[in-house]
Amino acid sequence: MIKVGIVGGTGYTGVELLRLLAVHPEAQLTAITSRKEDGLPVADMYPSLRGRVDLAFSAPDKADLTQCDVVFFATPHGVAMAQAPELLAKGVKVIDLAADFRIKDRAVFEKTYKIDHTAPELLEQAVYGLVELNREEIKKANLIANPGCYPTTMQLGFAPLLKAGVIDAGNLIADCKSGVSGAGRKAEIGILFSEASDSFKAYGVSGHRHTPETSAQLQRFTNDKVSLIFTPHLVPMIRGMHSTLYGKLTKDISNEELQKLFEDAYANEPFVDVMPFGSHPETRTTKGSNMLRLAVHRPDNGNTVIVLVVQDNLVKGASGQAVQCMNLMFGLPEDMGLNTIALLP
Ligand SMILES: NC(=O)C1=CN([C@@H]2O[C@H](COP(=O)(O)OP(=O)(O)OC[C@H]3O[C@@H](n4cnc5c(N)ncnc54)[C@H](OP(=O)(O)O)[C@@H]3O)[C@@H](O)[C@H]2O)C=CC1
Ligand SMILES: CC(=O)N[C@@H](CCC(=O)OP(=O)(O)O)C(=O)O
Repeated sequence: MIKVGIVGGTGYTGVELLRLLAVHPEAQLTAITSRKEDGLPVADMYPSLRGRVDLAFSAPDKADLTQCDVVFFATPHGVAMAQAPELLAKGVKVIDLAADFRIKDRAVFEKTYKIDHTAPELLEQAVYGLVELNREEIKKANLIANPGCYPTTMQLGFAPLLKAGVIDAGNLIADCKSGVSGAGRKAEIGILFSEASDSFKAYGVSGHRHTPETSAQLQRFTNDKVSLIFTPHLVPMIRGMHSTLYGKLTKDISNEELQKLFEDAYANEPFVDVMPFGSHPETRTTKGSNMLRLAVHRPDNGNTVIVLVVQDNLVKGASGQAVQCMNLMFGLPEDMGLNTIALLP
C-alpha cells in the first residue's frame, strides 16, 4: 500500500483527494493536515467520508509527513515550496496542486505570483503533471507540478493543432468558464451565494496567472512564437469548466482531417473523450469524473477552428489529475481508482 499524506485536507481539492483516495485500492491515507481543524475527525467535518476515513486532521507541524510515500499539497501557492526540499531529501514523493513548480523560469514565476521562490533548485527537476502530454516523464518523477484547471483544458485542446502545425500559434484565443469551487473553500465576498449564484462575469481579463503557465507549455509543441489571449469567467455553478478555444487555420485541411488529428492524438487516452465533429459537450457529463470531453467545430467551413473542452475543475482539473500522476509514479495502472462515471442529471 502507498502511504499518502495530504496537506490542506479541508479545502475543495483536499476533500476531493480524500474522496478519490478513500476508495483507491492501493492508497492508505496516513496523515491529513489542517491548521484550523487540528484534532477534528475528518468524517465529522465531511460526513460523506464516514466509515471510509477514520483519521483526524492534524496541524501541519504535528503531522509526520516523512513516514508517507507521497504527499499531496492541496494548499495555496507558496506552501509546498517550503516543505518539499525536506520531504524529497527523505525519499518522499511530492505532488503539488498549486503553482509552486509549474513555471520553470523563476523570474516569471515570481512576477506572476508575487511570491519569492524559496526552493528554486527544485524547479528543474519538477515534472509538469499533465499526463496526456508528459506521461513518460511523470513515470520517473519525484516532484510533480500538477497543472492549473484552466491550463489543462487549453493545452489538451490546442496541443494536437499546434503539433500538426495547422493553426497560427501567434493567434490563440481561449474563452473559459469555471464553476465557483475553482476559487476554493474560503469566505470571500465575490463567491458568496448571493453574489455569484444569479450572475455571470469575466475576471482577470487584462492578465491571469494561467496565461504564462499555458503559453510556456504550449510553446513545447511549435517553433513559432505562441501568443495566447485567455479570458476566464465565473459561472453560477459549483463544479465544472467549459473552455471555447479559437485557432486560425494556416493549412488547407478538411474537417475529417481535423477531427482525425484529435482522434489520433487521444486514441489510447482513458480520460480524454473526443466527441463526434460538431458536438456540444456539457460540463455535467464530467461532474465527479476524471474525464475531459472535447469537440471540434469549424463555423461555415471557414478558416477558424473551434475546440470546445469540458471537465470537472476539481477532478481532471486538479485532484483526479494528481491521482493519475500518483498511479504512474508508483507503477500502477493509470486509471486505478479513477473510473467513476459522471453524475447525471
Ligand atoms: N479549486 C480548484 O478548482 C483548483 C485548485 N487548484 C489549486 O489547488 C490548491 C488548493 O485549492 P483549493 O482546494 O481550492 O483551496 P482551498 O482554499 O479550498 O483549501 C486550501 C487548504 O489549504 C490549507 N492551508 C491554507 N494555508 C495553508 C498553509 N499556509 N499551510 C498549510 N495548509 C494551509 C487550508 O486548511 P487550513 O487553513 O485549515 O490549514 C485548506 O485545507 C490551490 O493552490 C489552488 O490554486 C488547482 C486546480 C483547481
Ligand atoms: C473560479 C476561480 O477563481 N478559479 C481560480 C482558478 C484556480 C486554479 O485552478 O488555479 P491555480 O491552481 O493556478 O490557483 C482562479 O481563476 O484563480
